[in-house]
Amino acid sequence: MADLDQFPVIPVIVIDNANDAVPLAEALIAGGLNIIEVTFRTAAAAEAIERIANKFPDMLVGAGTVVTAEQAQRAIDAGSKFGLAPGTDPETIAYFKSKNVPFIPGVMTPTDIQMAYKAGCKRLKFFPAGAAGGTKMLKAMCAPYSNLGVKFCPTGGVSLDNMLEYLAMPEVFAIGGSWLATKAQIASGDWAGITQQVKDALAKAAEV
Ligand SMILES: O=C[C@H](O)COP(=O)(O)O
Ligand SMILES: CC(=O)C(=O)O
Repeated sequence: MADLDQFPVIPVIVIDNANDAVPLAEALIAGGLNIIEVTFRTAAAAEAIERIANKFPDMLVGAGTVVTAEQAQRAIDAGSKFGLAPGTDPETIAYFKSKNVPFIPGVMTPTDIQMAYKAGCKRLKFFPAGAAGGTKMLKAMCAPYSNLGVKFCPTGGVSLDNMLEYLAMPEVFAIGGSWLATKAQIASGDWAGITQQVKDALAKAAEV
């Protein structure tokens, strides 16, 4: 089974049609990524997660944009092996904890970091990374917490062009991005294009 420290890149997916879930997962795996974040922003999300979990039991399928305990329950029931959110909500964190499923809450301020850490999370999403000030902001913000062992996944405005700046930081365990498989590519079935983007991102990540 894959684990969260294994992949430097997490594709953030918005999927409208659950029928696209399996070919999409196939395209990511073909590029070398056995991980996917399916955001709970569409009605198709839970079914997409279920289909991927059933077809590719070794793939690390996670649920993104999980903002309530009720969504957390649906995400886990569908087979999510981890969860993420743009922000920090203690009830959502507590639900994931009660099921022993890793959860990565989003943070953008020192207060968010302390709240998430207090709730038991050490892997945090830095969101929206670019708009919040990029690596300059992240370096300044995480400096006081170096003894806590918190690690970050910057997401929001991360691209092939700037991902290395983030991955070069020892506090960054991965970056997330929607450019790896865009909504338009998924809708048009551009699986080869997605596979190529994944290959390009993994080749770039290997430069760190
Ligand atoms: O909604 C934002 C996603 O988390 C990823 O951000 P992005 O589209 O800038 O890669
Ligand atoms: C912001 C993000 O990536 C999420 O919705 O989980």
